[in-house]
Amino acid sequence: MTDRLTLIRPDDWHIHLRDGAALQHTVADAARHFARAIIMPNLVPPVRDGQQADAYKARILGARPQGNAFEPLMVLYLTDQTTPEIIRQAWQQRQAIAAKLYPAGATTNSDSGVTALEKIYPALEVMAELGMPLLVHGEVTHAEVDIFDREKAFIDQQLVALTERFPTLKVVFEHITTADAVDFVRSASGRVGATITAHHLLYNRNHMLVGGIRPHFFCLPILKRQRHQQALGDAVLSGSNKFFLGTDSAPHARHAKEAACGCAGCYSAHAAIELYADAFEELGALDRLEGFASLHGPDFYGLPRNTDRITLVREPWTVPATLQLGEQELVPLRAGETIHWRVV
Ligand SMILES: NC(=O)N[C@@H](CC(=O)O)C(=O)O
Ligand SMILES: [Zn+2]
Ligand SMILES: [Zn+2]
Repeated sequence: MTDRLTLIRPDDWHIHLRDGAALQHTVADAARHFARAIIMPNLVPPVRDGQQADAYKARILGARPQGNAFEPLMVLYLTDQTTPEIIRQAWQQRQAIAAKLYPAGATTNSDSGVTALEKIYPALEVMAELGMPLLVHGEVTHAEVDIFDREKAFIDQQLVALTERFPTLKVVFEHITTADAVDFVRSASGRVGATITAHHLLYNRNHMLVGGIRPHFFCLPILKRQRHQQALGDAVLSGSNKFFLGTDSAPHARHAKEAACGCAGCYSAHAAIELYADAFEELGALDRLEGFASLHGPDFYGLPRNTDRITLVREPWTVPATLQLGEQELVPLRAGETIHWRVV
């Protein structure tokens, strides 16, 4: 049994840091072991252009612990009004390295999202030309589509056509949750990759719904049945470089989740790489962790791999029941329970 694991320092290719007082906590957690992170732009109002991305980046850097070299990688939020000029300028000024598609109404803070893909075709044209990746929250929003089927419906109704129409566009299918998404990514071109969260590897919908409803497991895309969880496990076990680490750590205050209408999002930044180590160990895939966490992401984005390393040891510890989120508190993933790995 391996008790010690050394990896090239990992990056998080999908995280929500929020803004304001929350940053002191979310940035410290993200910066603890990750060298870089893709910062999701779904603030209210969202990060829509290079200038707003710059300003947000400065606030994140202002919250970065002394002596830490964590690098936030900024992303534009696509709306029906995003012009090719906005894209080109943010890319050329190095204010953003990707742009995010939220179908309007699909998830937390997506009200300003895209109402029909055709509206952003001119922006996508330019992104394909520049080599700027499109990051996708891949769920349809039609009321008649069952919430458990929304990812598959997005593939069938939108993503297949999108990748055919823009064959040179780099696409990251974010936080995939189904066997259908794994199959799609596997059979797509090398320009299509996907992030997988720790919670979708560790849990399925039974964890959320059997024996009582557990709001801290509620996120979007929603946890699926075990068969799909296993397909995600198979994807990482395969070692394919199309799959890489994106926590989708998405903090919401405790009162906003433990409510009659609770928010979607799981907080995992307090122990992200440790949770992945637990997940990979359960899969018998610890030897695949470094590729997934530290190599495939930078390779996909065309960024240099990190050069320093982190070491994890098998040393069980208990996650606190609550953590601070600015002035509020949140309940992190695995609260009050054991994680088996620790970073030394
Ligand atoms: N994943 C979630 O359930 N929530 C995210 C939004 C997102 O990534 O879809 C959030 O911002 O809270
Ligand atoms: Zn999302
Ligand atoms: Zn997210």
